[in-house]
Amino acid sequence: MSDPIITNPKILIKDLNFYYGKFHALKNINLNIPEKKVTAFIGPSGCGKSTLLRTLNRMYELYPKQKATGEVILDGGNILDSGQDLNKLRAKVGMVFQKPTPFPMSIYDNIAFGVKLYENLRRREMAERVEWALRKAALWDEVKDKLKQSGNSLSGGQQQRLCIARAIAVKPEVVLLDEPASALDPISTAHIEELIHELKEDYTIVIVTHNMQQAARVSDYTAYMYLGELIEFADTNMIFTTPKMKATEDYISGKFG
Ligand SMILES: Nc1ncnc2c1ncn2[C@@H]1O[C@H](COP(=O)(O)OP(=O)(O)OP(=O)(O)O)[C@@H](O)[C@H]1O
Repeated sequence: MSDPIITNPKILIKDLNFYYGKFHALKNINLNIPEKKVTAFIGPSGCGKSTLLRTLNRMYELYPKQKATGEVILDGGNILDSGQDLNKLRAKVGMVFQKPTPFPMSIYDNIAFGVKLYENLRRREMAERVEWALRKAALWDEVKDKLKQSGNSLSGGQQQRLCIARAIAVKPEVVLLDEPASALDPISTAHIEELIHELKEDYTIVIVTHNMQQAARVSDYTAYMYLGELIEFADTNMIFTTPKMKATEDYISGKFG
């Protein structure tokens, strides 16, 4: 595995193994995620991309019989430690899923709901936070006159931007995106990609994508995975032009996968 020199890692993954019951889904993963960059996880279906992403905010805890060993160090602490405060962790490491999942409430409340879990803001401060998050997610102009309408009344692409706004409203440091554009049309996809580009000024972003062109367009670093192993991790340009591993080359050239 080639390993680019990451001088400013935000997350250090050391000897990470993950099990679904007896199934060994991640095998000895070592990887440093750079701060305020976009890192993409690519690889064929079932290789462990989403599993790896979900270890970064312990989303797997929602399912029984799942176990991670090793270390995932964020700001000096191992997030896999049993004493970890999961609410705090998820405020720091936000997540957006493949399918837009607005809460069944107004656009405004979709954003305010998460913020209220962590902060006690006055009404005006909350209104400012909601506007800030919607502007960051490039959605404000489209929804500013209908904040009381249901989040479900928006188009799929708008709903996904609402979910991104909801994730960033709590001011996380890391944003995990699990195939955020795969359910969207090309124009909405382009919007999300532009947004990812802007968000990396402030956030560390990790994205799982099936779409290699998308990985090439949006990411700075790319990790290629296969059967639970990290095969190669490098600068995105290198992965797509001069991969070191034959397996990576076969995958990105479409010979396999
Ligand atoms: N809840 C689960 N219980 C048991 N096995 C699981 C579970 N979720 C995933 N797996 C298995 O773990 C492996 C990795 O799955 P994962 O979803 O991380 O892959 P992926 O690379 O994200 O795939 P895809 O691109 O198809 O979403 C697969 O073999 C999958 O079948």
